[in-house]
Amino acid sequence: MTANQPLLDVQDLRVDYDVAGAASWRRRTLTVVRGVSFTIAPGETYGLVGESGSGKSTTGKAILRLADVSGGTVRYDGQDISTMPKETPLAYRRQVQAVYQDPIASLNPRHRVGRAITETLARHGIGDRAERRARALASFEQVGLTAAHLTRYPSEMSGGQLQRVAIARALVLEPRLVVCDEAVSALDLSTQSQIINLLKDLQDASGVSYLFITHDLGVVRHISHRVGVLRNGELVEQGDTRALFDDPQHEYTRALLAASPASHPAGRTERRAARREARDAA
Ligand SMILES: Nc1ncnc2c1ncn2[C@@H]1O[C@H](COP(=O)(O)OP(=O)(O)OP(=O)(O)O)[C@@H](O)[C@H]1O
Repeated sequence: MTANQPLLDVQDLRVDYDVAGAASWRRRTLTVVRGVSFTIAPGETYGLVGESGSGKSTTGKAILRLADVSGGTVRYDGQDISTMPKETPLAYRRQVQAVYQDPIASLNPRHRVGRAITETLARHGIGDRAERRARALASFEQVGLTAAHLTRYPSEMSGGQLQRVAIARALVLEPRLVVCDEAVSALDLSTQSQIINLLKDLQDASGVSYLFITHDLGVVRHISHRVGVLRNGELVEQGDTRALFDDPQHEYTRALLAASPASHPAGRTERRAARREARDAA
């Protein structure tokens, strides 16, 4: 990678889904992301915001190679992810990890949570049993958990603790990019800020980059260096977080900001009116 090369370079991304038409035998193509371009530098957090259905998760999925890139390019470390050689995906998966909203969905309820970490390491052929156990413990300590948590079952942990397990599992592979898709959305406010601070500390320590997908402008404001605003699959505005929040250029961004409790001191009635305005602007 050259000095100024972004870690991730998304250019003119389009993602189409093939969906059933009105008559069930007829398929039609639905374009849910179009013309999306942004970059993420090493050690940077890029926040992707927008209302439900705007295409945030689909953009994340395309980057994770979980949705096909229908048009444009996604380059990771200079390499087009659509034309990677066959053996690359496992290496790519190791470097580009994901943390989702619901950690319990990806944990086996019958397995102790430490096993989720050792199995991830085994899948990537890392270490022997003893080393995997040592790494699992180190990763738990990194996210503020202890050795005692390794032997707990998912049902014995709180939402915040489970999200720490998910973060430990993503980071134990020492990825360079983590796609965080609504990673703090299910947590109460104080746990949210603990997890956000944890993610920031981990970034300071390791230089990992984040694509932080959320509908919550308050969250994105706290964690992102830069922000992009998606509406109906298109990026309507992007820029440095402070500039975007202080001086939004696009009417839709202004309406979104006005509708957000975190950036709007007004009461519930005014916020509801602002949300209506945002919907109308869409
Ligand atoms: N597998 C799929 N097949 C067909 N359409 C899909 C599929 N996944 C998502 N969509 C549609 O694509 C659009 C964008 O969805 P996406 O999940 O990316 O939005 P989002 O901004 O992440 O919303 P949310 O916050 O509600 O998850 C929506 O209209 C959705 O219904």
